[in-house]
Amino acid sequence: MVGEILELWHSYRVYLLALVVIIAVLFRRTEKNNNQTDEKPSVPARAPSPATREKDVGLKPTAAPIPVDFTQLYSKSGSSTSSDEESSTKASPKKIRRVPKKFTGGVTAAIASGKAVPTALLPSVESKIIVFFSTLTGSSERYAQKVHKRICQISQNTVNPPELVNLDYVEDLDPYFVSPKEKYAGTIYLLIVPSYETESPLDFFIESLKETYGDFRIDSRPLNPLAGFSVFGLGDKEGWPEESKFCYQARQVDKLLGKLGARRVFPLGTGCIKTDGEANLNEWLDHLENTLNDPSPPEDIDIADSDDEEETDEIDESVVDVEDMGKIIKKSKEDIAACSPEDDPTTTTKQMVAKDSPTYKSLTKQGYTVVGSHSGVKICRWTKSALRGRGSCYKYSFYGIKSHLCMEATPSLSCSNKCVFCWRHGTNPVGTTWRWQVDAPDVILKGALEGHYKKIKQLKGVPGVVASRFAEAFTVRHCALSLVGEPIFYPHINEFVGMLHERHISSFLVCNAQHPAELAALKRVTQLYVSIDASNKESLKKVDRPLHRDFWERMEKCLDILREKKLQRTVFRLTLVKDFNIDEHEGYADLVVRGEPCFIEVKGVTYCGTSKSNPLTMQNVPFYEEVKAFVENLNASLAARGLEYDIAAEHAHSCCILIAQKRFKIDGVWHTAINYDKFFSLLESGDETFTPMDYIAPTPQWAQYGSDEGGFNPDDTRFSRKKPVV
Ligand SMILES: Cc1cc2nc3c(=O)[nH]c(=O)nc-3n(C[C@H](O)[C@H](O)[C@H](O)COP(=O)(O)O)c2cc1C
Ligand code: SF4
Repeated sequence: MVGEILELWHSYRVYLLALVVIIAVLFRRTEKNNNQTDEKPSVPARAPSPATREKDVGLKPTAAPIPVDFTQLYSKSGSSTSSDEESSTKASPKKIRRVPKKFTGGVTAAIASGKAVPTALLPSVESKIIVFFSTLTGSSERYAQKVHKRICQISQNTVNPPELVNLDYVEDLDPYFVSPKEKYAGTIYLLIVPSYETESPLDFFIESLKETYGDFRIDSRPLNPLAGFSVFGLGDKEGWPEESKFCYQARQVDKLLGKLGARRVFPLGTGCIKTDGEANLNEWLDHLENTLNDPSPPEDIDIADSDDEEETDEIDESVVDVEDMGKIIKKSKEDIAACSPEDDPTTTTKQMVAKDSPTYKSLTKQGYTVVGSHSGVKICRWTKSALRGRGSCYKYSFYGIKSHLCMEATPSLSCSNKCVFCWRHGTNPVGTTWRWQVDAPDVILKGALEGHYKKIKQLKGVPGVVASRFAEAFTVRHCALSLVGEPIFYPHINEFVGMLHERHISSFLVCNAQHPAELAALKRVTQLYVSIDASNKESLKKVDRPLHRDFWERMEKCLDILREKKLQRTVFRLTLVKDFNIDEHEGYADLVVRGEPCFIEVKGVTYCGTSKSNPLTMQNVPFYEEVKAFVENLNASLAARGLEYDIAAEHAHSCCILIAQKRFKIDGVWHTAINYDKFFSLLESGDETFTPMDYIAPTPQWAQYGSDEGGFNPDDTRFSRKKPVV
């Protein structure tokens, strides 16, 4: 019996054991399924643990962050569908992060896997190719031409042949480097760039790339739609032998393009202009050609972990908690700054125009005296003319400024525009913020006066110079802060103007309506100008080629600020350019409503040569009759808006006409001129409430609009370059 029971127990034990095993297996399966269902929408297969994430982006653990949908605020990268978006919003919040990766091979993992990059984006001889270059002294341009020629030979894209583009003259970098998706998806960018330890046009390009990388309104990988890029740097190994200095800017460009999501078609090439430049370029081109001929991903890709945050991985999601946003922005700024130490040996701030820079040479060749590292002074042609008794400029006719007592200067040779009519011919530094060393205002004033007087001295031998005027010219009475560049860009402009006034030198300051904060902070000047080069957004972009993305809003703000500056003598300066802005009298009248300037100076553009940066020709220069027609139309448009303005004075000789508020016409006589002694005595009285009406003087009869003299002082002798026809 016992034996039977034991036998039964043994067989049941087997069944029981089998049952337990089956239950255990089923239970584990159910549990696994449950886990997968919970986590699938929010945790990608390769997502790191929360701790790793926090370490990666430098975040501290946060308690149950609140999901915030930024999809309405920031453009999304990638191609997630709306259902993806919905599920990610509902699921646990995800963080935007940049994951460190280092690519030492020729192509990225994305291309290698063949998954992330659509075939259309694979770089090949069929891709559209753009060869960009930047140059100061021309060698990078020569190299770029060579690259372009070779690319033209190998390109099989007959619809879009390879292009050669000078980065320094690109009016708007955004379509190429912020939103290439629109026009340049599938394009390969090849960049040939020099390196300068001093300021060069490339600095602005690099600043723009950094700005894009740090701008959280812009997709974190805006260059992803490109087929790829490659950079070749030119430098000088003899002059800059240290590894950190040789071709350092090419390295910066290479790295920034990678950070912005562009894929490297071929690694960075470098060459020394004095030794191996040509050979290295040829070798780089050979390899590049091979790569383009064989767009299939190579086998031996070496992707190493590193702290080089060059690429982001696929985790680039739209939901991030607000608290982390600030940290992420801070991190991004650190990333940008991190571009410097190893890549930028110029740890000290650069000079805007260093003495040994090609820009300095170019400016001095054009007749500028560069003062300190960012200011300039130049004798204007009217100063020479007045010294010879041949007439002063329109400022004498309108405001009583004697040209031989006037110094034209600027404390900032840099500007935030690239106007089509600019005299600087693209040689000057540009920028949206001040990023250079700053010279003291007293040093600038002393240097400017010295430079001015030195040039005056050189005129003593010029035939016809009037002795009395020559002697007077050594006491400057007026300073036109309008030479080139943007004077209010200089951080100590108020102190500088104060120093002019201490010496009883009047200040006429012209700004380009792009720096509202600086304009608001500007203290009293004798006459404050705002250049309004067009009356609507599209036209302003065409004429001024502004660097600020919000250039129009900036201009509008400046007009509002000007309207509030009731104690200042304010002027709109309009430069008329045929085929650009000469038909815009209605639009300009609207801007006058907004800015309420005391005066409107209208001037035909001065032709200063056609060049790569200045596309204007003589055809764009209006005749005096055309300027008159514009002014009369504008005057009628102002009257139609109920504004109290009228045409006051003219200087036909320089194609310039003045419209003034009617309050400056007292007892039938225009009072557009300035009583300078009165201005200084009011300034020194400490009365801060005096108005433009308190220092006016009558406009001479010969300067009034419609006078026989057309604004030319009858005491001077009219001189024409044209020889009389015999
Ligand atoms: C003022 C000055 C500064 C320079 N700084 C550097 C430098 O920091 N690193 C470098 O590799 N080459 C430097 N160079 C060499 C230039 O990069 C080289 O001459 C290049 O070919 C110039 O190109 P570009 O003619 O297209 O302007 C400098 C040259 C000059 C005149
Ligand atoms: S605002 Fe003046 S200095 Fe600046 S680009 Fe225009 S014309 Fe030249």
